[in-house]
Amino acid sequence: MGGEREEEVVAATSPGTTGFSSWLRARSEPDWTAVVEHPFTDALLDGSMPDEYMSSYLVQDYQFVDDFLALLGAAVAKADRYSSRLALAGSITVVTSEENTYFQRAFDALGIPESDRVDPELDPATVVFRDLMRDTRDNGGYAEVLTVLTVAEWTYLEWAGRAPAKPDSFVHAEWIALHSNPGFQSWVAWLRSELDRVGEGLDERERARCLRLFQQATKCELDFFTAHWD
Ligand SMILES: Cc1ncc(CO)c(N)n1
Repeated sequence: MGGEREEEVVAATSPGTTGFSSWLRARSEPDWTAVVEHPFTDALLDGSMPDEYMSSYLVQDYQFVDDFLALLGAAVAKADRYSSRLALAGSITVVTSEENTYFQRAFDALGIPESDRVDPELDPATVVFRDLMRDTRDNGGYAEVLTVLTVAEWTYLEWAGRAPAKPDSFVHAEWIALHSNPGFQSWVAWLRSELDRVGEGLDERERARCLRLFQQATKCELDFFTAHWD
């Protein structure tokens, strides 16, 4: 989810390699690298993605985004300070504006019927991810919500920024651009520094709970791509 985000996100110091977010990521290998180097993302970046695969992915991802938006709302509610709520609310604006219009234009271009936009049959991978987000939203604290948001956004920043991309179709090119533009980069930097900050106040058990969630969400990302590839 990207866009003109710099103004909205409260200035974040660049996260380093020693904070909680890096600690979580290092313990989520080999799945983390399998996500950001997934063959689905290779095909997107090199312009060889078949429409059929992109269509089924985007239909499922639109349902993912619904629960992701609800999770962002939970983050606004659970955040421990006003400046954090402001940063989170800025990202909600991107999801509800340029990302949503991208989906509508892509669905039109791909000829996706109304029923698949509104109420598609969900893949098992979509259901598992949705359940993880709903459980985190309903039962998690701010650190847990941030953990799931960070996995979703940071993995996307990493695959989308991995190689120069110039696919012909706007459906592919804009999906990459939404997840690699400077606004999106600063949003992910903010999420990571926020998770680093909140992580410092957690005890051992809470940190372990976030680690489990980080690993589960990373596996969800992996299975989500694979559902539209293998
Ligand atoms: C499955 C999935 N994960 C992450 C993102 C980026 O927010 C997305 N659009 N879809």
